[in-house]
Formats: sequence, C-alpha cells, structure tokens
Amino acid sequence: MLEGLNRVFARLNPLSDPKPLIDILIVALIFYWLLGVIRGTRVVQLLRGIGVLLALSILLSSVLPLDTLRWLLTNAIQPALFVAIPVLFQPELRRALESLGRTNDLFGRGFGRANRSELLETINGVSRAAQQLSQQGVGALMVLEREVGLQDYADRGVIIDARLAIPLLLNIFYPNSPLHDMAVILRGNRILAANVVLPLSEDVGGPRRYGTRHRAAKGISEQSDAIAVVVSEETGAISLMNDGRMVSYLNEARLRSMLAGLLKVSLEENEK
Ligand SMILES: Nc1ncnc2c1ncn2[C@@H]1O[C@H](COP(=O)(O)OP(=O)(O)OP(=O)(O)O)[C@@H](O)[C@H]1O
Repeated sequence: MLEGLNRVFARLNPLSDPKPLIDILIVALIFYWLLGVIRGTRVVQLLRGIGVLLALSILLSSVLPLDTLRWLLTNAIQPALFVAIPVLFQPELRRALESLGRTNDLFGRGFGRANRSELLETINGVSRAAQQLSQQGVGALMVLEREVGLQDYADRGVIIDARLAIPLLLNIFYPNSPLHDMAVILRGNRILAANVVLPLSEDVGGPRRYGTRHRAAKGISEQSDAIAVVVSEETGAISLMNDGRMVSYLNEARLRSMLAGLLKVSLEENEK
C-alpha cells in the first residue's frame, strides 16, 4: 500500500517527468470548466438519471445471469443512451462550444464590441425604462446581446436598428402598440429588433409556475450569454435573468448596478 503510494508520488515528481502532472492539471481544468457550464442547469438531473440507468444495467447484467435482459441492455439501451446524449444535451453542448469561442471571456475583458459610454447608455436606459414600465404595470422583455449573436432571433422579429432612447422603449411596450408583444433585442446602445419570439425554457418554475414571458427570458439566457430583463405585467416586478438564473424584485438602482456588474462597467465615473 505504502509502496504503491510512493510509486504514485514518484511518478508525479515534476522534476523527473512533468508530463503526468500536466496531464492531471489539464483534465482537472476540463472538468472544472464542464462543471461550470452545467452548474444550475437541467443537465445535472439528466446526468443523474443516466447514471442510475447505467448503474442498474451494469448491476443487472453482472449479477443476474439473464441472457435476454443482458442482450437488451448491452445492445439496445447503452448504445441508445450514447445516441441520445448529444440530442438531449444539444443546448448545453452548443453553449459550451460557444463559450470556448468567446475569446473575450478567456481574457476577462468582459463583453465585446460596445464601448463603455454605449454600455452605460444601455444600462441607464434599460433600468429607467424598466422602472417606468413597472410603475405603469406594463409588461416588457428586453434582451441585451453579448458575445453570442442573436441575429437569427432578431431576423424573425421586426428590425428597428435605432439608437436606444427611453421614450422609444416605452412606446414599443405600450399595450396597444403593434410591437408590444414578445421581446426587444438590444445590441450595444441600439434597439436591434422588437416583436422577437424567444425560445421558452423547459423549466416551468415548479409550483410557482413561470408565465411564458419569464420562461422566454430564462430560455434565451440558457441558450446564449444574453441578459434578459423582464417587467411583469401582473405584478410589476422587475427581474433579471443571466445564465438561466433569475433575480427578482429589483428596483432601478439595483438593476443598474447588477447590469453594470455583469457587463463589467464601472458606474463610479458616471456618478461623479
Ligand atoms: N416565446 C416568447 N418570446 C418572447 N415573448 C413571449 C414569448 N411567449 C410569450 N411572450 C410574451 O409573454 C406575454 C405573456 O406573458 P404571460 O402572462 O404568459 O407570462 P408571465 O411570465 O406571467 O408575464 P407577466 O408576469 O407579465 O404576466 C405575451 O404577451 C408575450 O408578449
């Protein structure tokens, strides 16, 4: 036992051969990244289900000498699981690959193409508009594009491509306006599109039951790195969704500081 351990430590000695240590480090980093990607998503439950199924099939086929069952497990269920994995995890795999392609994330420079003053314009505009819409009991869904392009979604709505202005945002969401339904997509300091249909999250919110506006906001934040801001028509509550997670009951100031934090923009100079 002790001899075995000594052999392991001798192999791990970076002075004699750094390869095993580098190997372990890279594998640990890959697992760390994978866990970060799946944290808080439905993948955890799916993986648990697949784990239980695999453990049961291995246990049954090794303990019980039942040939037909063993044949079914090894020739049908296990291969079917491997085919099903890419289909079941399609959004998560897509997100993982997209996050690898996001060079800005790797170098910690925050999000992309927009400069600080454009971002501030958006942060202030969205927060003020959300507060005013909330006070008036008008429902709204605003999506801030980050590194993952949302052009596909925007093209299915109505392209506006206008400089962001609070009255324009309010006008879009007022109940009888032709574009008030669905979501608005913001790119930098511009309103890219309105009336955009977003993918609905499969998470229905348990007993609380999200409505479709909140599920759409959650859906886009799960399938991309976009931030969604929702104003509930029913309660006036302002919520922010990022990475599939929701923070509710925000006011204008709190929403502003959360957006600034997520977009890595300092608000201090602005306040001087
Ligand atoms: N796929 C979608 N993408 C974007 N917006 C959507 C989508 N589906 C529904 N909506 C918006 O959600 C509105 C309906 O909201 P609903 O009341 O069902 O949800 P909710 O989350 O309870 O919102 P609220 O709290 O504002 O009532 C629709 O009028 C539409 O504007």
